[in-house]
Amino acid sequence: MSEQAVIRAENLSLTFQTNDGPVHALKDVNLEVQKGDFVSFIGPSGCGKTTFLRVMADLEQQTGGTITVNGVSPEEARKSRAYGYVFQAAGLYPWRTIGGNIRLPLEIMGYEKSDQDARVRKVLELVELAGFEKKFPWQLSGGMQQRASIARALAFDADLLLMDEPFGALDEIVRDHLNEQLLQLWDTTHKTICFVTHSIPEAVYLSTKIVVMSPRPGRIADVIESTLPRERPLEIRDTPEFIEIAHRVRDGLRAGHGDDV
Ligand SMILES: Nc1ncnc2c1ncn2[C@@H]1O[C@H](COP(=O)(O)OP(=O)(O)OP(=O)(O)O)[C@@H](O)[C@H]1O
Repeated sequence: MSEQAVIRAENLSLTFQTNDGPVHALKDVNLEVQKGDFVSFIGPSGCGKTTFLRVMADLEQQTGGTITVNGVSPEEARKSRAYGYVFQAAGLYPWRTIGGNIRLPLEIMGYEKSDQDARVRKVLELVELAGFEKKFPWQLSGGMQQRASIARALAFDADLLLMDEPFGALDEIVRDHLNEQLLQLWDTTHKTICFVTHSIPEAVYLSTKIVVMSPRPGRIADVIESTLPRERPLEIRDTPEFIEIAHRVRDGLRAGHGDDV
């Protein structure tokens, strides 16, 4: 295993103790994510995708095995602001403007006011929301709100972005557009991205590496290294190479889940 891994999980397990008995959310998961990777996690509902991301973010603690983020524990990584986290719902505070929402973590972290202003401006440009700083969340479309929440996660310049199904609730056209924008952003900022999705095309379009997970207990069924070029117009989805990778993901999902995918 290489020294520079951003995420390194070894025999990672997490069992939740519930009133109905133990739930094995993750079992013996081994994975390395390298700097600059765009890794998608795909698998049926309940296979542990969110749990895995939450362990990386120090929002859950594993019950077995080890995990490091930038070579240190998730707790140390969180304290050194190693990652930005984007949730399923945009989660913007309705009483704060878009700028105010992006500014909030910077205020909590004690950034200087002038630094806050510069960072808010920069990330709004990155997600193509320049000029929307003074609007309130309800004045923006769902896609724009999700972009604002990505801007918030980018504001303190973490090298790692953890994204939990950020575009799941959006219609397909908006989602296509945001996928394109996210790829451009990844390309220009050289971030490492861990991205949870239910969509095979989304996983194949975005990723350098696709992690196929299977449930009960949550395990990794397959890890697919993408052979697609870094430059990816949306039309790439019609190419034989893309379709072949999508087939392999589907096969991995089937193998891990019997017939009910
Ligand atoms: N806090 C918790 N307490 C008990 N069980 C939990 C808890 N969080 C998750 N689980 C269980 O762990 C398993 C994995 O859940 P997780 O949310 O990680 O799955 P997922 O793959 O992200 O699902 P989805 O695609 O539906 O979001 C599920 O069986 C879930 O019910």
